[in-house]
Amino acid sequence: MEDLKLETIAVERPAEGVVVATLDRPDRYNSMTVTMFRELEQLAFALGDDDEARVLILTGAGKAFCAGYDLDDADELANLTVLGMLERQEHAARGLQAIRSLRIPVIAAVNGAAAGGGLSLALAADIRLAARSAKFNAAFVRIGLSAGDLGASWLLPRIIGPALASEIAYTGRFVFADEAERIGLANKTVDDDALLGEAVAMAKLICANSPGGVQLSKRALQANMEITSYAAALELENRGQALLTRGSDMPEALAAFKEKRAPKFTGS
Ligand SMILES: CCCCCCCCCCCCC[C@H](O)CC(=O)SCCNC(=O)CCNC(=O)[C@H](O)C(C)(C)COP(=O)(O)OP(=O)(O)OC[C@H]1O[C@@H](n2cnc3c(N)ncnc32)[C@H](O)[C@@H]1OP(=O)(O)O
Repeated sequence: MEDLKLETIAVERPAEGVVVATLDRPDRYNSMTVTMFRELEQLAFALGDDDEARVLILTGAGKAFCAGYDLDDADELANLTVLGMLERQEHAARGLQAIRSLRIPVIAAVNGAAAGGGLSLALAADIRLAARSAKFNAAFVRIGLSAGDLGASWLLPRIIGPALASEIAYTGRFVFADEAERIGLANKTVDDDALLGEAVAMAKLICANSPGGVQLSKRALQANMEITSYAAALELENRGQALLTRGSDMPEALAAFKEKRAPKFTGS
């Protein structure tokens, strides 16, 4: 990760196993550009190769989390053919998919406005913590686009239910932090100045557990949102558990329990 040089995302490691990626275009409310989409993929590839990375925290610099597509770039889209536009959408979607499919848990520390593609990015995280000043907005319909954008139409109804997802997608209204917590769009709402600390504290709790156990739990929870049958879900779970019992972390956890000490997990 050390040689990862990104233009639109700042990467820090505040604690063992914890990586914080901060969208770093505060003057444009961290709005998304072709470069940012590419760098989300680069970040994901680097994390995939880094066994020391156990949790990713995604947040924004300045007042916003992410304001979605950079509307100042919209003019250049007019010159694209339909296939050229499709390529741009697919390129952007690959960036979001790279983050969502990370084997390690992703916590979105939503520090302000998460609008349009910024909402899609927050939804791609496994956990969302919201600052009191956070506001979520499916801005799409206000600028002539659909909420079928960067995974939002698949994730939103699965997170908050189809009726609320429909209301938020069709009205384009804001969901402020308190409502976000009440409807499950945010796991928890905290004071703005406590947000990153809360995210790092949760990340440390996760890092104290077996990395294999956490990562296969994520794989099962995400896969089972797509698997339609209980039997298929059990099959996937059984394979994960069988795999983990062959590793060294489970015997280490059992020994630590008997010896009344903290386990030392290696992820092997
Ligand atoms: C027309 C777009 C077509 C895109 C087609 C597809 C492109 C192909 C590839 C990309 C695929 C990704 C597609 C993406 O997911 C689609 C979207 O994201 S669509 C939604 C785009 N975003 C928005 O519509 C949100 C617009 N912004 C707002 O609603 C508000 O600014 C806010 C984010 C809710 C914050 O509100 P406030 O707190 O009141 O702040 P201000 O409004 O005063 O803004 C402050 C400051 O930030 C600048 N800014 C805000 N949003 C953007 C933005 N999206 N792009 C660029 N700049 C933005 C704003 O201009 C202010 O700057 P200042 O005027 O102070 O210099």
